[in-house]
Amino acid sequence: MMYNDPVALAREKSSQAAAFLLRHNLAPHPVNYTVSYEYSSGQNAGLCQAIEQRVSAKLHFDDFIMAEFYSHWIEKSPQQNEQLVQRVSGMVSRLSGCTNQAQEAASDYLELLDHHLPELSSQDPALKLNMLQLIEATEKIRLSHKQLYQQLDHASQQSQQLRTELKKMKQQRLLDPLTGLYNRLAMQEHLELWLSEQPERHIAAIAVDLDHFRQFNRDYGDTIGDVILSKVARKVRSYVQDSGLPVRAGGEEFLILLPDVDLRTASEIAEQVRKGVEKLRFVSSRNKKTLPKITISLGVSLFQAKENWQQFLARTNQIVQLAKHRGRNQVATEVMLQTI
Ligand SMILES: Nc1nc2c(ncn2[C@@H]2O[C@H](COP(=O)(O)OP(=O)(O)OP(=O)(O)O)[C@@H](O)[C@H]2O)c(=O)[nH]1
Repeated sequence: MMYNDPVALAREKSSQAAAFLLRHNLAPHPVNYTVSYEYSSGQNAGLCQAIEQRVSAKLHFDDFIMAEFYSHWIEKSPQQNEQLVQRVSGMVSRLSGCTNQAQEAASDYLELLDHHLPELSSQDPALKLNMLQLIEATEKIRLSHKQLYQQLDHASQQSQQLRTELKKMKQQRLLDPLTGLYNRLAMQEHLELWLSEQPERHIAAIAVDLDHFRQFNRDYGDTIGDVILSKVARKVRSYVQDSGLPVRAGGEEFLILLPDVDLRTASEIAEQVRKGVEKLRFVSSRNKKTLPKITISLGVSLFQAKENWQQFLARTNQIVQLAKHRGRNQVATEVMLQTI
């Protein structure tokens, strides 16, 4: 992503990007804006194709899909960044090694000169002068080696810092900023990893969807809605710990992926999550009034070898809808879907 557009062209693309955001009811924040500007530029073939496919399939655009487009088609991949940092640090340490050697060689040489100078100077005063000049020149070389070494040391510290920042960026890239849960990209990566390690592996998914959240937002506002979302997310995560992956799969939808867990165990965990959220009590920090109880509907399914992860998630969402139709605040499983 590198733009050197003249002002007139940049203005045109910018208004196209803004029109795209308006058409799809997207907030003009940096990620959405960058994706639509890049799309308007028409140079990122993969991104353009992905967006056009979505438009022609009449699929909805939201912040999540825009963030996915951004990380897939625009952001430099962390692997690429990592390779770059590794190459730079390798080069810095190789150069440091060479500089060390050169500095040692210059010192040895100076010592040798110091050692033999008395013998040589006693025989020939002209030679002594030449030798002194030689020593002076060698001292200068030694000093410049020392400076170079200091600079390389500094560069090596910087590349270490860069590596730490990259590690942090890599982690953030996989997290949802509001709730701290994993995002869809992390979910995709984990699923692919688990299945590549062991294609027959049991993977259970529990989809979680807040009930009547639109009404809650209407009554109490989006800011309080955000706080509630992150509290519910924290509760959901507390039932997963290290054994699974808690994900924010959409606006008010969470997903728990559990490797090596069967349907029955996953359903029991889902029921515990449901009860845990139901017991949460919320108090408005503004007027100290108790806010209404929040409930969730959950859908539990097992990954099937014949489906891809999108189909798996779509099926899991269908099961959540079943829980909604049955009256909300309950757990539905894939077995119930088969008996309809
Ligand atoms: N505050 C807040 N609200 C969000 C966020 N993401 C999605 N929402 C809201 O969640 C609501 C979801 O509404 P619906 O899909 O109609 O579902 P619902 O009202 O919960 O109804 P049921 O799912 O049928 O029980 C919408 O009003 C969204 O605006 C968010 O990040 N913060």
